[in-house]
Amino acid sequence: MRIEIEERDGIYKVKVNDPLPPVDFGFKGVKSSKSLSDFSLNVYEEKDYIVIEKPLDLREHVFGLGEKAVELDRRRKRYIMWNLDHYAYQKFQDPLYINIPFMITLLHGKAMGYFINSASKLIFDIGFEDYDKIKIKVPENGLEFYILEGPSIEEVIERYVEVTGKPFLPPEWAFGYMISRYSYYPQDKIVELVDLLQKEGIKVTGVFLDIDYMDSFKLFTWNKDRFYDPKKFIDELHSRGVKIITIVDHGVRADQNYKIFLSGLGKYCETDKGDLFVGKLWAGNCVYPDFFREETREWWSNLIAEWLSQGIDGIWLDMNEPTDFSMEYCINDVLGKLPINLKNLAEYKAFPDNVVHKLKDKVVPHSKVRNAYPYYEAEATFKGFEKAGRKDVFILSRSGYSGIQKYAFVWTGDSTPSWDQLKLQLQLVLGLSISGIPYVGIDIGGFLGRDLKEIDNSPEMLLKQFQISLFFPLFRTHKAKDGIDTEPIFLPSFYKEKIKEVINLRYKFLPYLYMLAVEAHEKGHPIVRPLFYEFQQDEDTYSIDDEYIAGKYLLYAPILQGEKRKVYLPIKVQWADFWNGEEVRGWVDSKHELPIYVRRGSIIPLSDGLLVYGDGRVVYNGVVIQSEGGIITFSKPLYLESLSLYSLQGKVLVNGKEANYKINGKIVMVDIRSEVREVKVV
Ligand SMILES: OC[C@H]1O[C@H](O[C@H]2[C@H](O)[C@@H](O)[C@@H](O[C@H]3[C@H](O)[C@@H](O)[C@@H](O)O[C@@H]3CO)O[C@@H]2CO)[C@H](O)[C@@H](O)[C@@H]1O
Repeated sequence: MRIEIEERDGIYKVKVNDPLPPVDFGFKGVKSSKSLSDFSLNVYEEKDYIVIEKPLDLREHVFGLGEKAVELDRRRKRYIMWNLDHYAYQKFQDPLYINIPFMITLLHGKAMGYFINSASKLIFDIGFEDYDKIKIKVPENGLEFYILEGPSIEEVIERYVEVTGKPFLPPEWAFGYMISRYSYYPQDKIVELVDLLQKEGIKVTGVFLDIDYMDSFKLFTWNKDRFYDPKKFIDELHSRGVKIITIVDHGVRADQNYKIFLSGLGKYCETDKGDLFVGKLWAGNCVYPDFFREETREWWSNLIAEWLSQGIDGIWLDMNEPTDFSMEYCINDVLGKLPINLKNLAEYKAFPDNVVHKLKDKVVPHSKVRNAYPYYEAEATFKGFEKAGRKDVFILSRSGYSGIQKYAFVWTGDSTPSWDQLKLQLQLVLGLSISGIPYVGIDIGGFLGRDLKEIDNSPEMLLKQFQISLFFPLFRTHKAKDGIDTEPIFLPSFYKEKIKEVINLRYKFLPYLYMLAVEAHEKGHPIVRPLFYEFQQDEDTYSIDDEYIAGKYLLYAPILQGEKRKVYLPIKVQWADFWNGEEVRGWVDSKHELPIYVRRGSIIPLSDGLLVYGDGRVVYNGVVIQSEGGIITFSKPLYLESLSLYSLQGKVLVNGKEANYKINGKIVMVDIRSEVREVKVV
């Protein structure tokens, strides 16, 4: 076995034998004098695997790996990295849609990262088979992996995105309240629905169109009965300030009369015999673009650009694990004749073993690169936006691989609205965030309709789902055909008002969320963070995964059941209750149904000025902050790390002296780190 190590700024790239990485991230370093033993790593070959082994200390914690339906601390389990369409997944089921081969270890407050650039069916065994070992089994002969120094979790993530790419910067509207359903139609009813919501004072920034907008599920077509005049429809929504996002799956209907199918011939996935692989998806017999090939991505990006040119604003990439229904259909044929009901056939929705791809002119089996399919699909889609001359890019992807953060938002797939899953949804979102994907969300409402017994489609459950999502980067309702309507106007007035309150609060914080998106884009930092991300010296935070911090400054502890809860506020810093300004820290009882706490030393941009408990007047740590005509005054000097202002232009003077600040869109970020008496914008 041959091992070479290159390094650059705390990043070590290890090459084992002759790897063909699924994605060439282009990282270059200089030859390193370090050896694997310097990192306590042992790499060896075992049957069909290369194994990376490292000791697991009793006090060591492990985070990351993407979408895993367990606690955030990944210890004592074994994980399979294999993107699957796991409809109606439950806690502990593995794998799900997004597997990210990047883990962060934390021992005695010091973090290290490991990124294995392999899109095959890896196994991460975290102290399960061997109590005191982490074993990563890679079913390949050659391998590229990275060791990422900390010592903070934040620095590990910064190094991870240094390798795999910084997140893109989405438009502001992507953080608003967006609505979706499988499926909204016809076009006039959608406009009517938006009007009903907006008449009630509920602002919607986007509408998603699910597969029924298409003609016989053929990509890039309209069903003319349902959308008799797409241009009129697009114009009507745009005139209401609402964007349109259409679903685009990867299955192209195999049909001699369908020009897009014909235009893609030679660019689709093939079998190892060189035949076109024809599978099954919504449109019946389908072929799938081989996104690993550059010419396929080029072709796809042109299709996307042309589709966008009608005025479409966003693309929703679904089924891109990639999923194919042919094996499931065969199995269902057999099982349908038996008196048993096997609910989960996720495994059989993958491509069959004989599918191959062309990667850098080499023919590679699907199984060796599967997980990177959504990455390349998203890359090509992103390029379509660029070709269409779009500055605002919005892509939502169900699946992903390392690097997906450069192109897309992701969400947690077909979830179940059940009491068990509320916490799970939080864990999934935080798990993805800490795996380098800042733009994450859930189907608010839970996707599933009425076909499972654990489902609770009550307004109370819907409200809880809205509440947990308050600061999630993606804030979108979505529902299966047979579920309740999730738009609050259809609820009893008590719930309608409660949900309106959450939506309005979301808009109030939107400038702050956008500021965090800028931070994500510039540095790779997650938007919503587990507590231990910010307080990694505080071991009490390691197992808390029902609270989160949005950015550095807002701690949120959604109430998952009932009306009250205990909240942990890391004791190293001072917190103020957002609702009453009361100073709190440590374990406290929640006092409001949306328990939000603000960290000392912060002022947060809100839609109506800066962080406000009242209008233009902030009471913070007993200091009254007034904001009027571009002058912010403090009744007593107050220590501030930074100050974020919204929609202001001009020079910023802090205590009379020009301050360091950055303007990004509407946000002015002022670096302060001192006691402040007055801030003036001149
Ligand atoms: O575009 C429509 C929705 O597509 C996604 O959800 C679908 C999921 O990906 C499929 O696997 C499928 O699930 C069926 C399952 O395979 C089968 O064994 C049986 O249990 O019936 C299931 C339901 O038909 O259907 C899902 C849609 O119902 C996507 O995740 C959704 O967001 C889209 O709305």
